[in-house]
Amino acid sequence: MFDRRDFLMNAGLIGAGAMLPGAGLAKGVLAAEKADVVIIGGGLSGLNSALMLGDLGFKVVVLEAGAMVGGRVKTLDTSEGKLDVGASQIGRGYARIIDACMKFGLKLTPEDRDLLPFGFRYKDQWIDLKTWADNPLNKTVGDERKISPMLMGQAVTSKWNPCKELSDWLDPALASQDISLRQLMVQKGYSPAAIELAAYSAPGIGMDETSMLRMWQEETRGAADRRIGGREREQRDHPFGETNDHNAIDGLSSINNIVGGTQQLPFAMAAKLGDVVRLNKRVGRIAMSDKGAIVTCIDGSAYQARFVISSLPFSMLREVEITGAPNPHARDAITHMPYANTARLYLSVEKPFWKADGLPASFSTDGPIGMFWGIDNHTGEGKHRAMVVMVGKVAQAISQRADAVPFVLSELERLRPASKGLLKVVAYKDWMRDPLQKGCGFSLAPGQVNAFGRDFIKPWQVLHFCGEHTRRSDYGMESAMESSERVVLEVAERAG
Ligand SMILES: Cc1cc2nc3c(=O)[nH]c(=O)nc-3n(C[C@H](O)[C@H](O)[C@H](O)COP(=O)(O)OP(=O)(O)OC[C@H]3O[C@@H](n4cnc5c(N)ncnc54)[C@H](O)[C@@H]3O)c2cc1C
Repeated sequence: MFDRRDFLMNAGLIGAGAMLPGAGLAKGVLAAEKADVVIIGGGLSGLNSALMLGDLGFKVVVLEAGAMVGGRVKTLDTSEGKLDVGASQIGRGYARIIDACMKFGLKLTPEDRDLLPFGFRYKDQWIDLKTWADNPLNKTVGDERKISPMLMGQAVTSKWNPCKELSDWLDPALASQDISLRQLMVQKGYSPAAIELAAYSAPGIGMDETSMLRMWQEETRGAADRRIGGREREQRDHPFGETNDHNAIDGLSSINNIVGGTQQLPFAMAAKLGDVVRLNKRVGRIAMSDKGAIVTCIDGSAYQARFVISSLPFSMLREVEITGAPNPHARDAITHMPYANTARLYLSVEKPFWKADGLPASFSTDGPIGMFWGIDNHTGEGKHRAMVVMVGKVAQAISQRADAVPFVLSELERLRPASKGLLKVVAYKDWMRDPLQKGCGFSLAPGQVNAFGRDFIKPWQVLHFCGEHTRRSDYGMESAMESSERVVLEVAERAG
């Protein structure tokens, strides 16, 4: 149990205050609200940390910059009902999230997002995937010819994954594999044509931008979820997005959603925490000494605490001024950790236009809109849902366009003239353009696992880190929860 007797750490605070520039801060120091631990960020990892620390008897304050909690768990009200534009899929292996849903009385339901068959648009032609091996556009060699052109990057990533256990990606024995997909393919002797194709389905940011170790972490965890669900490796016929296996094991299908939207979960967590969660509190500065810290928001409010936990993605933490003992290692990670993007256009399809043009409903392209997912409405006819899913380089490029939505719609019409007039925009979300996220998920560039990937989660003076980017073995929402368990142990042990 945490002992608060020696907690007022005034000497530390005066020290910290003295380090800070500007006359405004002195006022902030005097007015600072006191807590044992200040938690920055009200996404799943911040809220879960607060709940656990509260249970241990710590006085906590959660500072969330947005007008509501949830972060990358975001449910919109749309003309078509509730829509999750952030996390939604909950696998059978999501022990922590499932447990939290049970605790807060939230119901799970099998995901209803089965994808219709895929085609591939390549070099401005529709490719018949069944005859790809004999297609003159197929310049790959030997066995490569049989690999689906829209799955090359994923197929290579999966084939060479050396990780058996979930945390193997951090094992120094694999240090030589902290390389890009392109480097791996060159090493393994793939043809230039196969390397070119892999660019369209490279997991992560792109085939030069993301370390294989980072990609294999995600892949190994995905395989574990499939094992827990008793499923063999899926024989994929489409890129990205799992096929839901609706067979219930212990009441769960392989992919589940929270009834009413995923954001019900952070809402329930915040309701349990009560008024320690402060909204519209964007942190601008963390001033540390060895004994404590003062956290200042851009509205001038200040909070003093023995410990600070940052759950901010590093894309956001790098905008926060941090003063204290120099820590070049942490600074390097905060400054240079790359963030991937995803942008999605959610559509309703008034009539299944694929019946008119005879092409597969869904498709992947080598062009600027990435993937179009036609979603089965299970009745065969009538109104369907659809999504344009942009990831990696495609998503990075779309973020640069002010006219993203009209551009994507016009590109869809160009590729599928039969869709003209039949697509209605329900929502659009570009995570790189979200001012409180600036990306959808962390990445590690080739060489960065070796440079800082193994150690950057260690505390910097009294500043501790959680959040999905500090995962060791899990992924998605589970990694946010995993990270909060670790950080709470760190703080509790240190507090004595
Ligand atoms: C499009 C998309 C789809 C996804 N799909 C899935 C899925 O199906 N299944 C799955 O398991 N996972 C999925 N994920 C991943 C999952 O959403 C994340 O791993 C998880 O929600 C991250 O939680 P977090 O607490 O680490 O970070 P966040 O949710 O990012 O929380 C950080 C919080 O910090 C706040 N903040 C930022 N700057 C400041 C500041 N200066 N001061 C104070 N607060 C600040 C933000 O507003 C945010 O609330 C998806 C993510 C995205 C983007």
